[in-house]
Amino acid sequence: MKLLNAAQIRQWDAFTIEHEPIVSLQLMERAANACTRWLLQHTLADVYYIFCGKGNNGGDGLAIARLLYNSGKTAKVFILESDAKGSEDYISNFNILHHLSAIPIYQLRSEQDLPVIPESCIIVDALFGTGLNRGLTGLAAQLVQHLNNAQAPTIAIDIPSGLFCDQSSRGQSVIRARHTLTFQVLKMAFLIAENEPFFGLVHLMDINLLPAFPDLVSTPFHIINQALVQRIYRPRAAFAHKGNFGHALIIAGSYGKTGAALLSTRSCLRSGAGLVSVHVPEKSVAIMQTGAPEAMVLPDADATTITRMDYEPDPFSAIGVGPGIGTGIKTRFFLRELLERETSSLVLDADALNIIAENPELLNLLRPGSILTPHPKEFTRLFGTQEDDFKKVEVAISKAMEFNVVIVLKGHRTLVALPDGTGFFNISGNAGMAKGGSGDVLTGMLTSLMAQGYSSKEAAIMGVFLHGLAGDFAATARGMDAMIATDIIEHIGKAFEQLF
Ligand SMILES: NC(=O)C1=CN([C@@H]2O[C@H](COP(=O)(O)OP(=O)(O)OC[C@H]3O[C@@H](n4cnc5c(N)ncnc54)[C@H](O)[C@@H]3O)[C@@H](O)[C@H]2O)[C@@H](O)CC1
Ligand SMILES: [K+]
Repeated sequence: MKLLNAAQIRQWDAFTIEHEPIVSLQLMERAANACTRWLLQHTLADVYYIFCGKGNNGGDGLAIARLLYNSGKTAKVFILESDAKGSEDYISNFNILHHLSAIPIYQLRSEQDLPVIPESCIIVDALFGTGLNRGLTGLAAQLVQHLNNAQAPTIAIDIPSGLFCDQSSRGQSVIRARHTLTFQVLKMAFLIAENEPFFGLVHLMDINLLPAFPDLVSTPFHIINQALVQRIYRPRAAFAHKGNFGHALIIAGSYGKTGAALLSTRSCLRSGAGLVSVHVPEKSVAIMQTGAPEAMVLPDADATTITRMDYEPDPFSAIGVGPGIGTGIKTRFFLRELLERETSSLVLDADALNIIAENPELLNLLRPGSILTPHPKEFTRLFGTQEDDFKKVEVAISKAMEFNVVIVLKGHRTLVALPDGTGFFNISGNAGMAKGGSGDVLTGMLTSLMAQGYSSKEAAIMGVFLHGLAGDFAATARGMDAMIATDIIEHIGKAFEQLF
């Protein structure tokens, strides 16, 4: 699914107005109706303090005030005054409301006008929407501060006021909402980690914008959803044999970190590969054979670390390397040797990335189509510190292009950055997965998918989605606090079932 920017969303509104056709005031009414329904269903308050700007976001707020009043609620409207005349639909809604004398309208012209806000009310933030074109200053910034200091919860309409859709809002005055009721589609701002304090829980309000529009525009950004992954997934043929599903090799573990090898191997086994081998330090062999009897074990010559490849890497259709291997000198030599050989598709994670970060010339040895799976700290070690998280997305994509690899930047909204300059955000998964071992599970899954012949792009998109979905099932079964990486593995099967 395409992730549209603010300008494209505005064009989509205009496209719908022209082709449905519908007058824009009616579209605003549709949007206000959807928000009012949500507010009535999900908030128990009787009193709503509605703060409006003079653009269409403010127009939404005025219409919501009227609809809440019509449903028997008390609505008080506060207008952030400015020299602006107000958008056409704002003015229309203002005139309707003006005639309804039962709804008080207060004009905010200076700090003295900022109202005392009762704890028991709901604040509706309709100051600025996707039309924000500069940071908030003066009275607007003071009002945002005032609302953020109030005890009452804030529900933002479309986007928290002061938050930019498509660029960083670092250092700006931004509403901190408990919930955001956003129209039709997710905005990029909701997928970026640094914005987490602002939007709370995001709820999509369907306002029936015409579905034909997104096909007409191009965008580098996409959202990974079930439909996309279903198109990638290839069901197993009934007459298939294990040779049809590749041979995956996991290279992982060191003394005290055999668990990482076990988690990657088990998740690899659970994700469809025909054969799975695992290269571990010699002392880990018994643990692996007991914990993952379906896998074949290749013992290292060294007792406690990965040091040597006493086998040909060629027969493996994909190799996942890194979980728990440490960054010792012998392991570093091993990794260089692996990268220098004509090896098949590689998934590089954890300490493999840390070794590359310490020896950046190794980046030039990466074969096209390899997958790198850094978490934010590993990403920083590899590619330096970025001034904000939007920049991080940009750098991930430019590095994917430069080195012709897929970069999976892990996080709550994992980004799959592709060498063709596009970026795919994953929206499955939950905070229960923020635990040691989750990344090892992903490495195993990606290696398994690559071994089965999925391209690195397909494997990355499908893998992060299934990983998150398995995590969501694990959270339902065990709870976010209690779930562990093994629970994710246990639910990989159920995640695959959603693709049939
Ligand atoms: N176009 C449509 O048909 C629809 C629009 N909708 C609403 O319209 C919103 C977008 O409306 P607009 O494009 O009018 O924009 P906004 O309502 O976000 O406000 C933009 C206005 O504020 C001014 N402004 C921007 N940044 C400012 C700043 N930092 N300080 C002071 N003034 C600033 C702009 O010059 C402009 O006058 C959406 O977020 C959504 O809430 C919805 O009603 C759905 C339908
Ligand atoms: K808003």
